[in-house]
Amino acid sequence: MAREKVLEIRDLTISFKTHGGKLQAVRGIDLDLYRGETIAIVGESGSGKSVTVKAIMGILSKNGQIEKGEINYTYQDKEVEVTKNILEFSKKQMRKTINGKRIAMIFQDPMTSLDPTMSIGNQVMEGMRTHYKTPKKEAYEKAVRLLELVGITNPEERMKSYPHHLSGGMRQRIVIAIALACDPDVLICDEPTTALDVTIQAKILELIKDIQRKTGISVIYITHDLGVVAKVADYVNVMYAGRIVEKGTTDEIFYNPQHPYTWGLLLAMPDLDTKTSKLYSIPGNPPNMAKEMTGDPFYPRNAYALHIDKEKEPDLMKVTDSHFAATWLLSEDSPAYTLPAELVERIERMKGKEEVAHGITS
Ligand SMILES: Nc1ncnc2c1ncn2[C@@H]1O[C@H](COP(=O)(O)OP(=O)(O)OP(=O)(O)O)[C@@H](O)[C@H]1O
Repeated sequence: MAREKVLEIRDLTISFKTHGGKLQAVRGIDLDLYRGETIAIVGESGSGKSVTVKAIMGILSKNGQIEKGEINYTYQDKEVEVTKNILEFSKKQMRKTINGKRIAMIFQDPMTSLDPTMSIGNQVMEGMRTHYKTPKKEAYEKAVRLLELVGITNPEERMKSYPHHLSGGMRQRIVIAIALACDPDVLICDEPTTALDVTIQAKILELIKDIQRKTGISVIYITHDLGVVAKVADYVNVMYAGRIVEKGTTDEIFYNPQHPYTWGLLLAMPDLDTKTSKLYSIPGNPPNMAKEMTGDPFYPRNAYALHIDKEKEPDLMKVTDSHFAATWLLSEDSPAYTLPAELVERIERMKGKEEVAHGITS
């Protein structure tokens, strides 16, 4: 079956006005999301993941400015398929047609997205009532079905409960039900499980996958945790200093990573079989994005840096039709190099255990 593109981001470039001058948060990124598929955006804190998805939702803070780029979204408008650059939409248009309705988002901490003074039922029904003027009875019935879908037992009873009656995992399920209430095409999950304990985390990820199988929704995960990525994503985008430095299928990123930054992220992933008890962390810190940069921003932290890295930032270079990495190591003049031995071992172990989930498209 042909894949249908839902979102196409081109050359997205975002800066912020700050007291220290202009901060270049996102520097010309391209992203594609297809119907029913899951992409992950992964990178350390400050790499530009949240700013990117906030631009998609139209909720950038006031000092933020989209300098360039397009976010082309394909959706059904009165039963006609249209593709629109939603960056041209007004705030009002975004609220009315996109945000929370066709593109919904769930955040890290369910408590911040739930209203403590409002019953669960009213919170799940709210979007349907405001966006679609759904009659009360219909909204109620759909809310009960949604609570069932997200695995809440006794949904009719739960409709009357308040957030503080529920555990963290249950609250996150409610947040997911609220996000799904208007039948969105795209669900953006911002570190949806970081605030939860490990067993609940796995259940929530499984729940989102299950909903995806039932509804055909497309999902964007943003996370710093490659463990989450392995479980859920079809495609991975690795971000560093506001750019995508490597992108590929989940198998390509885990089994054949090309960028030294991706190597670092893989090595820093907790793994029960790692011999040393000390967890690896990438040396140094991400650059200050308010400062002018020359060369590759990863250069000072890169044990594999070449002379050219100091002067010139590499573009994404092709590895396969679906796999690209922005590293001079892929250029014709690159000297021979070998991957860190520990990484080679780890990749072999992952292959042996098939730790990487095979996404719904494979
Ligand atoms: N409102 C703002 N004003 C100024 N700078 C901002 C603002 N919001 C984000 N930034 C900056 O933009 C850059 C990218 O931030 P962003 O929040 O997207 O990173 P992130 O990868 O999502 O990190 P985290 O995982 O911590 O959320 C950072 O340097 C951050 O300080």
